[in-house]
Amino acid sequence: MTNPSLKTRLARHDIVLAPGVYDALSALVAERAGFEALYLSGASIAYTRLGRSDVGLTTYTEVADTLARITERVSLPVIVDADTGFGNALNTQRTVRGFERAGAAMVQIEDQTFPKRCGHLDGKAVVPEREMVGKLKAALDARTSSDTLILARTDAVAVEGLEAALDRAEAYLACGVDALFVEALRSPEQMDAACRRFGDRVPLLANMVEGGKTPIQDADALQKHGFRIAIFPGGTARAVVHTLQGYYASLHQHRTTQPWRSQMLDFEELNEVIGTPDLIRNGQKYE
Ligand SMILES: C[C@](O)(C(=O)O)[C@H](CC(=O)O)C(=O)O
Repeated sequence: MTNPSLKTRLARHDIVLAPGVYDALSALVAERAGFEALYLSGASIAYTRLGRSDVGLTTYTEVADTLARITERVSLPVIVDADTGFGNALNTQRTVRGFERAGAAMVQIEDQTFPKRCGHLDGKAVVPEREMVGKLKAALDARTSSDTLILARTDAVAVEGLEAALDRAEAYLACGVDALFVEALRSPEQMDAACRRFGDRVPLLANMVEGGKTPIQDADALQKHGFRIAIFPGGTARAVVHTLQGYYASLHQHRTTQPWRSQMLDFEELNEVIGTPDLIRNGQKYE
């Protein structure tokens, strides 16, 4: 089965729901659940690979490597979190080129200062609008195909207020970016204001962080506001940690996995998920 490019898919106005992924296995499981696109979450790479918070510790190389492993294994379009571009306009160009080579369908660049922090943490700062416009122009010039979409994110709501953030988004749109992300909108009214201003002109992304600043709504409700992309980026890691807490506590207590068996896959079932039978058959062709 071939998937439409994200660009083609976004031309339809019904919302694209993209779960957070952070490695090839989570991407594979998400693909099998039936999603149309995936969101490679910088926060989730920090959580899972570093056991750390989303405060700008992850590097370009770590994200590019993770992306390449994901796109080797799944065919869904991947929206990739490039944080601040990992530096200035020239770093952003290297980031866009590298992520494009690694198979990104959309690259997200935000206007925070470096080191950035999760959009739902307090104490953020943003670079001047002019500097971000330069980065976005650099990103657009760096891509080799217009099918590699550039998503501009502003974190200015928390720093400069809603109106200033929407004005920034306007300036970013004027650069020719393909989609907008106004981070950490605080109420349904703010979500409506963003959608009223941009919803008819460009795909607008809604970011659902459980316990974060934006009220959580389901994808249908977000579509009614006027959003065209919904991401649930960190929910995956939070669900995995919850499962691991229960699993490890059970194994520690019972000294065997038996009481947990109904909540886990067995050897065969995991092999089926990761495609072991196909892989073995493929190998046999060359014996
Ligand atoms: C979208 C985001 O940039 C991410 O890294 O996934 C984060 C989400 C999170 O921290 O859960 C964000 O800054 O909103």
